[in-house]
Amino acid sequence: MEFIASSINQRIVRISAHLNPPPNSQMEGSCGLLRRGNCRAKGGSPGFKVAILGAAGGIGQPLAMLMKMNPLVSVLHLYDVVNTPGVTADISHMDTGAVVRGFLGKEQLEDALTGMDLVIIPAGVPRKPGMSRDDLFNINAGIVKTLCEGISKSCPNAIVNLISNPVNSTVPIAAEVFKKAGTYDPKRLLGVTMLDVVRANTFVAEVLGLDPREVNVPVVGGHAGVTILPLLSQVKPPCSFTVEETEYLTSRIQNGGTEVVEAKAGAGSATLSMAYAAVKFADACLRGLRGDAGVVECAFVSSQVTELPFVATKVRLGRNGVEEIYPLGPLNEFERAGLEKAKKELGGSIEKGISFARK
Ligand SMILES: NC(=O)C1=CN([C@@H]2O[C@H](COP(=O)(O)OP(=O)(O)OC[C@H]3O[C@@H](n4cnc5c(N)ncnc54)[C@H](O)[C@@H]3O)[C@@H](O)[C@H]2O)C=CC1
Ligand SMILES: O=C([O-])CC(=O)C(=O)O
Repeated sequence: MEFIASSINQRIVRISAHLNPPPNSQMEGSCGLLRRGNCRAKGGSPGFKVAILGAAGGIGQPLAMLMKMNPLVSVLHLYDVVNTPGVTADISHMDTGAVVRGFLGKEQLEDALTGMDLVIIPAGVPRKPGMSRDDLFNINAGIVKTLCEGISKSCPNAIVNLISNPVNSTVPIAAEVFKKAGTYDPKRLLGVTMLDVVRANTFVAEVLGLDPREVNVPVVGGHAGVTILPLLSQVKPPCSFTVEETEYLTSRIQNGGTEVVEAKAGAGSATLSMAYAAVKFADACLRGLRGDAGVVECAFVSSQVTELPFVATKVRLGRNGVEEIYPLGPLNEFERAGLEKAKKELGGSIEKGISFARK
């Protein structure tokens, strides 16, 4: 009788702990809260520790779900300023290897970050119709700054995947924060431009009548409007496009984000395709960390490929993050003109981020 009563008691404690975590305590999914009761061993598999900052948001939630499914992840920390108890309880019921823990509010940021190998940041406000990504600067710059200060303090060696817009400015902000803290390693800071590649692969495959999984389009420059520069002359498998196709594809890829913002009509920007792209990119970073050879993706990184301090290009990912940065390769006339336009806008956005962080 006693055993049954105490077991029921523990279950009640467990459920109320999920719904109502005591202040300053982290929520733990999988086995964590059961350890005192009827769980024999802590779950989890060998692998990497990953934190998502902004995990309760439109990108954060599907990203958390997909990362929980990634066999390279052993521990998944979900941090946000709202709603992480619910998201953590929900995701933690998935019968995959990663142990999930939730963290709520700034006072739990340090615990969320300690020991992490990879930190993915989709925290911040999204666009509404009529806005540019740069219109998000005033709110998102401060959010990114605070989160990066936390990273400097608690996991200075982690790889950082920065999703929050405007990426062309938030990555320079992050770099300045890390420099100020003395923890900056340009190999470990990557702006996520994978969605541009994902879109480019999809739209090019549509035009060519191919399976998008067989298509690879390098997209360089940055992540906003004309700074997004698809290199259609370097598509794999090798192919050619008419002038009309080139103009249509370039414009659709550059405006892919706006296409979604307008279709969502005020309810936000790309979240599901972004979560997919973020996981594709995070998985590449983790495979690099594991030591896999030949992991090459496009990302917005500190670079000497152009005269600008940051640019998106193909990079090889390895045990230290960005191991090699590839040159842009041969560009045709259309792409050369596009690059000049891209650099003009990109330079201003980078400068804006740097000045904000140095203030
Ligand atoms: N790099 C890229 O290709 C893309 C970037 N984005 C950007 O990603 C960001 C997030 O977009 P959504 O998830 O749709 O927005 P959302 O508003 O649905 O979610 C953002 C989450 O961030 C959280 N947050 C706000 N301040 C925070 C803080 N200080 N610390 C931790 N979390 C905080 C919010 O509580 C919310 O849960 C936006 O800036 C958006 O523009 C969106 C799509 C593609
Ligand atoms: O367009 C936006 O605001 C979100 C974004 O960066 C994208 O979908 O590429």
